[in-house]
Amino acid sequence: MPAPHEDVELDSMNDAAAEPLISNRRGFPNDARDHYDGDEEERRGQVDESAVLSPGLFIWSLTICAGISGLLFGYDTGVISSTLISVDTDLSSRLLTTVDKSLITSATAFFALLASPLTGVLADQYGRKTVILFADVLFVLGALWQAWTTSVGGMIAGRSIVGAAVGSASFVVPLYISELSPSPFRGRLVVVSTLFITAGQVVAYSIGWLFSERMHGWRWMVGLGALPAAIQFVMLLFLPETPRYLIKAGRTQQARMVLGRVYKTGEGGQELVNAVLRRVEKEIEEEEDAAGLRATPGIAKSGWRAKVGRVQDNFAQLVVVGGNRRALNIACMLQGFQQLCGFNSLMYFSATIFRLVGFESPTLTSLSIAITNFLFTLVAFHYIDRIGRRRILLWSVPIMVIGLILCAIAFRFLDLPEDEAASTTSVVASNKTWPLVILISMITYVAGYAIGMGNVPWQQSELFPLSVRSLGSAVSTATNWGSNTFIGITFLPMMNVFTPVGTFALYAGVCVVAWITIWRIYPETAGLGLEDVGGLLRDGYGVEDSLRKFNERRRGRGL
Ligand SMILES: O[C@H]1[C@H](O)[C@@H](O)[C@H](O)[C@@H](O)[C@H]1O
Repeated sequence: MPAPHEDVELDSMNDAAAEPLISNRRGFPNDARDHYDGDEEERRGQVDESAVLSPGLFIWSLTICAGISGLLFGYDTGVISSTLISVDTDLSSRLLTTVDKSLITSATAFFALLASPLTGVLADQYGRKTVILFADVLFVLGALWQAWTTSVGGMIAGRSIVGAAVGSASFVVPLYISELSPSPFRGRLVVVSTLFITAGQVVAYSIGWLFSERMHGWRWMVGLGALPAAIQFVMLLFLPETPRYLIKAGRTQQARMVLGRVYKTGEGGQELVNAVLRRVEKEIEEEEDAAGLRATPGIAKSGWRAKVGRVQDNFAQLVVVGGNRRALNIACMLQGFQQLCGFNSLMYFSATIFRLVGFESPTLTSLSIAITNFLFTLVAFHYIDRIGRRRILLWSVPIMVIGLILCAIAFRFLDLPEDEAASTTSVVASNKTWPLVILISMITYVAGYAIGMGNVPWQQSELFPLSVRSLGSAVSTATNWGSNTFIGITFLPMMNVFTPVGTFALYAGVCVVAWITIWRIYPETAGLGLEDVGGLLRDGYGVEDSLRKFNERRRGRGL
């Protein structure tokens, strides 16, 4: 065992007077090092967290509280379809035109796209929790604004504010959870945030269905989003920042306290705290060496020029450093495919499709899509850490392809009106079988999506090293929202130009390309410490290496 250095007494260290990270790294008390069982792992730069048997109450409370943002994300994106059909002449004293509807719908995704990279920078400067709090303020403001507005322009503005909130929350919440979780449970805890998103969509569809017949009921629908945001704001005031951010900002003593609460379950908690602290600090030191930087901690307190410089450095590091660039490629690829596979066209337009093929209650039928999405995300929750991110995707994407091809075939046999996509007239189906096949195939597709594509891309933050984690996650989140906007805008025209058969076949083709790309470049990261993923991507995509290590870890855990 290497000799410990006792030159820094951590317990008496105060945050403001924190030493440069390089010396903190060595400053662990003798006894902690003497008792740490994972010497071998540590020498190899890894931390063995297998003694942590469950996430513990502290982590669950943090995850659920942070997950409320997911609920708002799902609710605010899901509620719009029923809002649009119940607004009537309440806005600008006229019926909504098609342009109004498109602007109201796409404003959210577009502002989410703009907000995510900006708040990515903020999360590095001011902390992950600060960004969640900021998003809550926007959620409340946007919800109340929409509920009180009397004009179409006002509604677009309200949807834009909500979009900025959704964009910020969608990248920072998985990041927050991921930086707090012990590695054996990181995958499933991040899936909790997707569970909240899908639950939010179910609630939105149900509330939309309940309120849509009431006079001005839509004002309640959009206004209700303020409540969970206000509750989350208050709860979050009592919750901590992530230890990784705290270490990076030079607040090591606070980080130690948070880690102490994270690892107090299981044996050897204190030893693990020390090991994780050392590992994070070592990572920061290595990254700064590699980038030719030696920044002192406490970045949040330096002047604005230094901050701008730091942001520029981060962007450069993200693109120039090979491992970071590969992480960015994988994260953007997954986020892009999550949207380009066409799922949200069902989320936004399933009622239109079901009406087109002749279902009597299209809104109720589309609720089945949202419920399937939620239920199968539970499957992901159960399996993601056991069978791994890569394998769950490689198994579930073919289910999506089967669903989409079946759907295309069923449309082939339906007798739709000439201008089917634009038309609001429903088909009087001579035969009830094909609409039912469409429903079943869509449910199959959504089930496959929810098990893999719907949640794995949100594991993105684990791909990036700490120095570019926030920025990298934010850029890939922007890819998600960019592709989301694209799908929202192109779906109906595609139904017109390519027919439903061509549209669903095209989405199937996108899924096939996604499968091949995942198979080629996505390594298995399940169970790896956050600080160890970088090693995998340093000289290539590390797929084979990652699979070998994953199988070793599984055997070690008796899975
Ligand atoms: O992970 C979520 C989830 O799958 C939602 O159901 C979907 O609407 C979102 O676009 C996606 O990001």
